[in-house]
Amino acid sequence: MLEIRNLHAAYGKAEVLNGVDISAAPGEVVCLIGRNGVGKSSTMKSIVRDQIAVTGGEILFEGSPLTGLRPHEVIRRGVGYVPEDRRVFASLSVLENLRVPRPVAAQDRRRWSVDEVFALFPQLHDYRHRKAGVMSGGEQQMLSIARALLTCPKLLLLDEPHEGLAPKIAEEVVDAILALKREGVSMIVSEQALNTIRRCADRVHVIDRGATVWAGTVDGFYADPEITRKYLMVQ
Ligand SMILES: Nc1ncnc2c1ncn2[C@@H]1O[C@H](COP(=O)(O)OP(=O)(O)OP(=O)(O)O)[C@@H](O)[C@H]1O
Repeated sequence: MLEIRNLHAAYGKAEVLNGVDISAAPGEVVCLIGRNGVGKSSTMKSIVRDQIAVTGGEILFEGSPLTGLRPHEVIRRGVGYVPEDRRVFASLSVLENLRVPRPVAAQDRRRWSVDEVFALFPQLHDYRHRKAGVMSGGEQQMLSIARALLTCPKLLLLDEPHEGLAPKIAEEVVDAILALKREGVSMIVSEQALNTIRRCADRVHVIDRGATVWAGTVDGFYADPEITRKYLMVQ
């Protein structure tokens, strides 16, 4: 479904990715992990062409390169994106935010209606007339995921979905990820919480200093504590 090979990318002249390799198969949840600042968000931004320039390597989605596409074109191909900063429209209500994505014409994918995303996140239904700007971080996160689902993604990119959330709300986001997994949505999740990885992930890619340094199954990841010590602990 997604194949990234030897990705290089830069903000202006500053190269921040220098050899990222990632693969995700249909239905899989792949977690990207690594310390702060190693390039997880930049990898996701490279996929959707958000702010960053891809300077080398390949990103293939369903066998076709995403080269030269603009962000909305990548999204129309079937890549949903929930950025770290969520980007809800603060002055619009929940319902108005959910009406922003344009209907998708493609027949070959699972479609999501507003009612279905409300079933996944009942709180959003309760707050449907509330302005997004006054909602909590967790509610805004749910809204951002819900809005991305309405683009009917085949692959959903979730960038640190638990960042800054209270533990109980973070659990609800994990539950939502698991519900989406049951629906067959493929996901790449940038994640720091090891217990979330244990609950959700099929495979793990570890990033360090702009490159993939380890990739394997969740079981393989937990079987080798050296990976955590070397690439995740603060040194
Ligand atoms: N808009 C930007 N302009 C210039 N440099 C940036 C920009 N965004 C990120 N960087 C730099 O790129 C590098 C990778 O950052 P990135 O946000 O991808 O890391 P991350 O692994 O997602 O970490 P975090 O968990 O802190 O978000 C860092 O050195 C960061 O300072």
